[in-house]
Amino acid sequence: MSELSYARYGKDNVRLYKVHKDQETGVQSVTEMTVCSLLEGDIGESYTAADNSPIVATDTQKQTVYILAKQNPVTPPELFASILGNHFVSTYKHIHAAHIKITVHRWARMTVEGKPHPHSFMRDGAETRVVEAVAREGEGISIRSGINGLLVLKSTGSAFYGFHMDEYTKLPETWDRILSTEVECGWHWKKFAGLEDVRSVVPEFDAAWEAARTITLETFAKENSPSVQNTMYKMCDQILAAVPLTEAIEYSLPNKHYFEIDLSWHKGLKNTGKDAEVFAPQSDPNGLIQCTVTRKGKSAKL
Ligand SMILES: O=c1[nH]c(=O)c2[nH]c(=O)[nH]c2[nH]1
Repeated sequence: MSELSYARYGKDNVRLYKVHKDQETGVQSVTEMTVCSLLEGDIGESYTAADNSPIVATDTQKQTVYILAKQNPVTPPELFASILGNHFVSTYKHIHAAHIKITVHRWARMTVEGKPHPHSFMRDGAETRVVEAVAREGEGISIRSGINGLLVLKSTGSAFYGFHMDEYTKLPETWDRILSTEVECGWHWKKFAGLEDVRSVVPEFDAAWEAARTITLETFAKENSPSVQNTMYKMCDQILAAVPLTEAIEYSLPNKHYFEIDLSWHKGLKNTGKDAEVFAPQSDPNGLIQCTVTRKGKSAKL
């Protein structure tokens, strides 16, 4: 009558902190991350026939995260996610795929009395670095890296005009507006043949993250933006050029609106157009603009 058509299970929200203590200098470095591990394979009977024998317990998956974090580097997160995924598919014959998601939280080294402090850090923003790796038996490792939660705003240098107009259009054209968004950016790497293939390009992962972050911030700041759509496309184009091992770049950008407030009712106060200084930030609704950009000739069409 019924049949199991999809099954995947594991541990989510495994929080992990690792410290590296440089014995010579006394300088310590820290990494804090949240891991999600989900396994697929010949596990159907555990759902349909109450046979728990194929279940690698979610607690076992959590312990594995801790043990492999002790035995291996946890940075870059692309490598650690691949180590975890590879472990699950190579250790258990009946597990054929492992989906590992890692969210890295920021701990920026404090500057104290003008010098980098050896063991004190601060959370300098809600921005996270994210990695999703899928290790599939016999098929290698796919990795998507990204940046989430990077909140940015520019107070000018953004316009939006020339858009389609009809009897439903109320929005006026503007040549000078506030632009604010919370960046969600991702980049898909070429498929890796296996863990050794991932290891062979380890320096590329931090370099790609640096490049994507710098391109995002500098394009946002420097460009006179004609629209969110065009600005994000230019970001994608530059990341593809800067990181040759990527195959696709994607952005998801909310357009966080700031509305002018007409205060002319109060003694003729001028606060619109070129006189606008006090605005009302809107929590909702927001625009939401998304795209994926691939190398020419290799695209999944819109
Ligand atoms: O950059 C923008 N893109 C849009 O699609 C859009 N729509 C809208 O109302 N404002 C904006 N701004």
